[in-house]
Amino acid sequence: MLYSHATPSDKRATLRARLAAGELLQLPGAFNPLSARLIEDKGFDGVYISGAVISADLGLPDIGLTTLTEVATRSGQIARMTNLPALVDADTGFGEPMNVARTIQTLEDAGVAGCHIEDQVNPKRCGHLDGKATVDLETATQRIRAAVDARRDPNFLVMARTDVRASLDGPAGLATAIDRAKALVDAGADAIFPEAMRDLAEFEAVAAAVDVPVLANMTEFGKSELFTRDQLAAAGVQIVIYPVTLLRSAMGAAERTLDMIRETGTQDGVVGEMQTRARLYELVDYAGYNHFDTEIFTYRP
Ligand SMILES: C[C@](O)(C(=O)O)[C@H](CC(=O)O)C(=O)O
Repeated sequence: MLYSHATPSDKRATLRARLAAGELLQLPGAFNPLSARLIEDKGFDGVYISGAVISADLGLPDIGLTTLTEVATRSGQIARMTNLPALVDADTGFGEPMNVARTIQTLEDAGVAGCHIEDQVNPKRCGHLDGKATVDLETATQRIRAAVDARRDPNFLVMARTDVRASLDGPAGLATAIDRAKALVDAGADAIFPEAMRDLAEFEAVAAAVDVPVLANMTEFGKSELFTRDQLAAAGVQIVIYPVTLLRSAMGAAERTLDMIRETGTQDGVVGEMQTRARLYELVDYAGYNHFDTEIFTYRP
């Protein structure tokens, strides 16, 4: 039964309780509401809503061109179609600390369970690219304080992301990231997202330095190696996101299908790899509607 019954506050409370119990939670990125249904059906712990994916979906680079309204609308569409908690990428918070406050309340209203705010300057860039700049520590902590003060549901998870690691090579980069992480926790952050960690030891060092959950970004083709759930759990990580993984997989499959139609004149050779009509209908579950019912549909709760 996929039809969504959990309320936003239920989802936030569940997320909080599972993190407090020390569990490791895996959140694949949902590129649309339907993929969130699939993530839930496969038994994952939550869904991630990626800024890179929302931007790419609109054909835009991930440099903060999307507006709060666009991000909140898409997040709401995804969050309401699943019983799982959804965590959304709020980039730099869409402006000054005052804007961050409004961002938090708008995302709460969209029904998500939490979000992360990062310390990059505007325009921001993908965390795994070189040449990023970050704001000073005072500005970074102000963003988090504004976020924490603005939330109305105390269970809404405010995560602080720091991007300092990618801009500083060597041990100095890690040390600066750890100092920032501690200051962001002091400012009220409920979790830390240390972006672009190079290896497991770096995740371990951050997790040991703070007493809140640490998030690992397992994005492909980036600066971090792809570690397993068990490796990350052993390093003390509690939230693992796979932000662009499903979009990349789906687009990879779409390219192969388009090539096949161009080359052979039909998609027949790839039908075996496609999601079937019956499986699609299973995921598109709403109010007990049965697509294969031959009777005219009347509402049957
Ligand atoms: C996590 C991230 O911010 C996202 O938008 O999903 C990106 C992911 C990516 O571009 O691979 C990031 O900056 O890491």
